[in-house]
Parts: sequence; C-alpha cells; structure tokens
Amino acid sequence: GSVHSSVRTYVDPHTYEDPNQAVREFTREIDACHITIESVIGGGEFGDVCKGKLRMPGRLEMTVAIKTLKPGATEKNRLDFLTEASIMGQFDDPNVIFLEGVVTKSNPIMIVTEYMANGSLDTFLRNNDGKFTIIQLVGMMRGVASGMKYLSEMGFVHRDLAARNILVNESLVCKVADFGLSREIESDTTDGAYTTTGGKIPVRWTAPEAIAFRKFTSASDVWSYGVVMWEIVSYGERPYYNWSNQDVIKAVEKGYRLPPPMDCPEAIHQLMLDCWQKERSHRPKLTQIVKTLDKLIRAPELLRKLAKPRPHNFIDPSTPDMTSLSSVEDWLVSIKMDKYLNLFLAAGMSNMDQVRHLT
Ligand SMILES: CCCCn1c(-c2ccccc2C)cn2c3c(=O)[nH]c(=O)n(C)c3nc12
Repeated sequence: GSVHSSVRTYVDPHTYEDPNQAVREFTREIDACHITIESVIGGGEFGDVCKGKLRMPGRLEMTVAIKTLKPGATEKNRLDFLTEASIMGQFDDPNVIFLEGVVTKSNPIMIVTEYMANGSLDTFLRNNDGKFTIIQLVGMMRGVASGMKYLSEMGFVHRDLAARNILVNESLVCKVADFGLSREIESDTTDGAYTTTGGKIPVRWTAPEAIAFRKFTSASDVWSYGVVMWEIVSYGERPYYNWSNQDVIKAVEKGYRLPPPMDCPEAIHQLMLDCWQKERSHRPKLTQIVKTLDKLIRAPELLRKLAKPRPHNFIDPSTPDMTSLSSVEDWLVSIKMDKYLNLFLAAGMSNMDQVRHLT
C-alpha cells in the first residue's frame, strides 16, 4: 500500500485574510531583550543579516543568525519579510534551516534562525576550491536533495534553489534557506504548477517550462537541483560562465547542457543530465535522487570513473592527432552520437577528412 509520509502539508501564508495571523500561528515570538547582536555578516533585500546570541529562559545561550527589517520599511515590506518566517516556521527537517523565532513587538523586526558557521554554499566552495574529497561533495549534494525531498513532500515548491541560497554548518551539513520568493503548489491548476505574475526569474537555475510558461513544480525544482550539483562539483563556478541569459535560454532550448566540471564522476554528471531532461515528467523525483546519492556514497568505487572533459580546442601536444580526434568527437557530440565515438576510432576514423568520405 502507499506509504503515507509523516509530514503535514504546508499552508501558504498568502491564503490568510490577515498575514499577521499566519505569523502568530507558525512562529514563536522572542523577547528582544533575549537577543544580543554581535556583528553584521551579510545584507538582504530587507536589511542586514547579523550574527548574535539568543538566551531563552531555561536554555543554554545559543549562537543565532538574525535577519533584521530596515527601519522605515513599509507595511508591505513588513508583511513580505514576515511571510518568510511563516513559511520556515512550518518546516522541521535536518536539511532545512531552522527558525528559532521572530521579534515583531519591538523594532527592528527580526527573524532568528540557527547559526550556520560556514555561511552560504557558493561562497564557501569558492573559498575552499579543490579542498574536499568527492565523497564530501556528494555528501553535500545528498543533504540538499534530502532537504528538497522533505519540502516537495510538504507540497512546497522553492522556485529559487541555488548554491547561494543554501547554508553550510560547521559539520559541512547543507541546509536549504531563503524562502522569500517561494509559493506553495496551487491545488486547482492541472499539473499542480504555479503560475506567477512574472517575478524576476533566476534564468540559469530555472527549468525551461518555468521560464517559458511560468510553471513552477517540484520537477522544476529538480532542474535547479541539477544546477546546484554542478555548482558543487565545480566549487562555485558560475553556470554557463559569462553567457547572457538569452544565450543560456537559446542553448538549453537547442539541447545544450552544462559539461561535466573537472574531475566529475560520470555517474554524477549523468544524474545532472537526468535532472535536465526537457520533459519534466522524465526527470527523477527527489526521493530517487536521494537514493541514488546514498548508493554512490555507500559504494565509492562507482565514483571512480570520471566523465570525459569536453575538449573545446583542447590541444594536447603529447598526442599530435588529438586535435583531429576532438573534431570527430565534437562532431559526434553535436549530433548526439558521441556514444559511437569508439566505433569510429576502432574503424580508424580519427579525423574529419576520413568521415567526409563516409557520406
Ligand atoms: C541564504 C540565507 C541568507 C540569510 N541568512 C539566514 C536566514 C535565512 C532566512 C531567514 C532568516 C535568516 C537569518 C541565516 N544565515 C546565515 C548563517 O547562519 N551563517 C552565515 O554565515 N550566513 C552568511 C548566513 N546568512 C543567513
């Protein structure tokens, strides 16, 4: 029989008459005198992000992160700011950032969460380029997938999954954060997709159907998850490099996909490609992604075979005819026939002149 997941369904705060009602229902009010702000660690859309201490009666003092609402913010800013807290307050998962509470009865208004000592994942990776084993990197991917699995089981679509919106704690545990843009799946639309009013879309992380038709589903979150996998293996490289958003959209539409980063296991690049299937029903579910990653972590030998780096004008002086090989390879890749490369080589077809005689 079907296994009923133990999680409750998420309630979209926007369905409340009075959004303050959602805040009261899903968050715990903290008295500002229990909070000590120590330093500013970042900046957000609504104000500073700080590090500090939280002292709750009967509990040990704990280090926290605090989002503050800048003074002079409008009532709409305040409601949008607190909506994120109403969303986070409904979640309880080891790979989703934990909400300690909010300060709404004094100024500045604050959202208080657990403190993640290693900060946002993109910055953390760029500052530690090349320092982790592939098992550690796959462990990070697994954490993000597990958090996203929990959110999708809650019927929640993130819409802005990217390494910049993932936080890392002192034990390298990755947690999904930043619920500002998100919306719940609308139950009445046919495929449970969400149509939005054309908010700013992070193109290089977003699935084609979400860009083209503004349909956001857990399957479009899976597309974004594939890009996060690519960011992790490439230690925070910018997806599609310096291409323009329009070039990204056109290339992806024509079937281009990000190449495996350096030293990327073939099994990991294949999983990325599965997440980037054009047809969203062909993409793996997050439950399946977690299982696949668990299997790879338990059998590390499966990660030994590395994906072939795509030789773009890759001239290796030691093997002079490498240039001809790469052009045969590039030709086969461009017609999606690169799986027959070794047959062409076995038949002695290592340069395009020989291939031309074939036609
Ligand atoms: C991508 C999230 C950006 C805001 N934010 C949050 C956060 C995220 C959502 C709601 C409330 C807060 C305080 C925690 N932390 C942390 C943290 O725990 N540790 C950090 O080092 N940084 C930079 C953080 N930045 C945040």
